[in-house]
Amino acid sequence: MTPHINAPEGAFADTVLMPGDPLRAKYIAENFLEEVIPVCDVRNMLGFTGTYRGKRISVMGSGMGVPSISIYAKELITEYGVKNLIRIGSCGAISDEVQMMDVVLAMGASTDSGVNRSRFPGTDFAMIADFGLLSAAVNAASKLGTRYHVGNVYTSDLFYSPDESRYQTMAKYGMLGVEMEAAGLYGVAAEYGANALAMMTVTDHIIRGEHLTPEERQLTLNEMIRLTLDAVSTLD
Ligand SMILES: O=P(O)(O)O[C@H]1O[C@H](CO)[C@@H](O)[C@H]1O
Ligand SMILES: O=c1cc[nH]c(=O)[nH]1
Repeated sequence: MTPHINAPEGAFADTVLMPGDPLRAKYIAENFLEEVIPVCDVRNMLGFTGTYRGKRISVMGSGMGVPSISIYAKELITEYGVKNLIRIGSCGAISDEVQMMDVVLAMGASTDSGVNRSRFPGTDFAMIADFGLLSAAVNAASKLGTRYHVGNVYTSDLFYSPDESRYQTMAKYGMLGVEMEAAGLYGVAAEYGANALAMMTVTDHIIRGEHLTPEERQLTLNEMIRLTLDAVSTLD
């Protein structure tokens, strides 16, 4: 047990999917996994372990923002021996090439979060995905015919940015979208020796001012969940 996770030793599988919303974790467990066991409910940050195509897999909410996901990811790795952490979230697109409902695979994550500077004073550490998880996700997306993009994302501490002009600069530098956890997850995985990947479905287009309807959100979320589970089922 940890201050934030009330699960016994061995309760989590080697791979944990981490949506921001704990209710999304419950939705995934109830609709996509078999033999499900609830494993965590501290602060209602729900976690479950089940199986997909016979493979043991866990899902647990990360909460919103770098500090929240950093706590859960660190404890999952160091206290429960989790090896692969896969964020499945939503993002706002900034690239003109990215369309609503596309999936963005974060090969790298730039950030304004202070966690980088806390770890590496005076140095900009490149936050990157694990190549094995990334290529498994790309293969699964190709097989399913999902529209996807691989590249750099921006992890912001602020959902409501006081300076929207920065999105134009990010787009110029080829950033695909903005979200709030990927760089935090990659930093923790690098520090504690685990593999991480963040993938986000595009629910908003920040530059174009577009937003998904609730039905479209559900549809695209289901597609990303299936993609992720298919990818995980191919891992050793
Ligand atoms: O849909 P999730 O995974 O929560 O991700 C995005 O949505 C939240 C903001 O609404 C932030 O957590 C952001 O990263
Ligand atoms: O962080 C986020 C997530 C979804 N949509 C946004 O615009 N920003």
